[in-house]
Amino acid sequence: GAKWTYDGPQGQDHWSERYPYCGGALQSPIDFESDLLRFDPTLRPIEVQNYKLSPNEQLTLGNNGHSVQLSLSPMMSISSLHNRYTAAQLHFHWGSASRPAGSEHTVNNKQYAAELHVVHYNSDKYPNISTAVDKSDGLAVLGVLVEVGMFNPAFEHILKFINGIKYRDQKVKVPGFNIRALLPTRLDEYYRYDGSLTTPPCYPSVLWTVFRNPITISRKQFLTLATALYSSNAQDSAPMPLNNNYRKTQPVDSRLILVSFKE
Ligand SMILES: NS(=O)(=O)c1c(F)c(F)c(S(=O)(=O)CCO)c(N[C@H]2CCc3ccccc32)c1F
Ligand SMILES: [Zn+2]
Repeated sequence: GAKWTYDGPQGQDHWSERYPYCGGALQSPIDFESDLLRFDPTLRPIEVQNYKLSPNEQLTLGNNGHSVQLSLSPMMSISSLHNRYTAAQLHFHWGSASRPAGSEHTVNNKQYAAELHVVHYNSDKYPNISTAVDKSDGLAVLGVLVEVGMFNPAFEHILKFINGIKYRDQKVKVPGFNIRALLPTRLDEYYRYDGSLTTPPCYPSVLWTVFRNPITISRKQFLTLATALYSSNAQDSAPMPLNNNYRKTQPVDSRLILVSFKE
């Protein structure tokens, strides 16, 4: 993608100079501060379809210079929202080896080690994600907070290939696996609000669902994610480590943060 970074002269404090929406309303991520939460009894459990991919499916795992992203099957979707949202890709945000705090959303200002985003687009209304990405009802992203703890076997389906995509624009084909295993057990407890892409162009086009319960990965798995990748390409003389790829929390303003759980 275009030249923007998380720190330095092209860093997040300068995004709005080139990408006006980044300085606009409805920005993500945000802090889920207890006093701002409102229980909404109409929020139904999230239902996903076809997340259990066959190992015969080939997915593309890539380093796009901002994150590690995995292309997803167009058979995958969220079926419990007003429109059907079809999966496009998943990617991660993380901290660094010395500071395992890199989630984008925070809970009462607690930042988790990392965060997984599964990006979907409104396939009832738009033919593909590129046409949906700048529409107010265009995207739905599932967010999963990640903390360091028990080893996570599902995460290995991605981590075991990570040394093949160390540098920007490198891609490898990986076998499909059960993407549902990357989500927490309970899909009925989540935060819900209207927000944006957390990277430029920061379009306010995302219906955010962030699950209440984190998943865990082991310290070794976290260190692999936090130390394996570079945002620079292979031939660059000065390799730039890819870490701390999270946007700071943004003003909530007058937005409602809904929760599907009572306490
Ligand atoms: N945190 S987030 O969920 O807001 C989010 C990202 F953080 C992120 F890095 C990306 S990206 O495509 O890897 C790089 C910049 O778009 C996307 N990519 C999305 C947005 C634009 C687009 C177009 C085609 C496929 C995926 C995406 C994204 F939605
Ligand atoms: Zn993201």
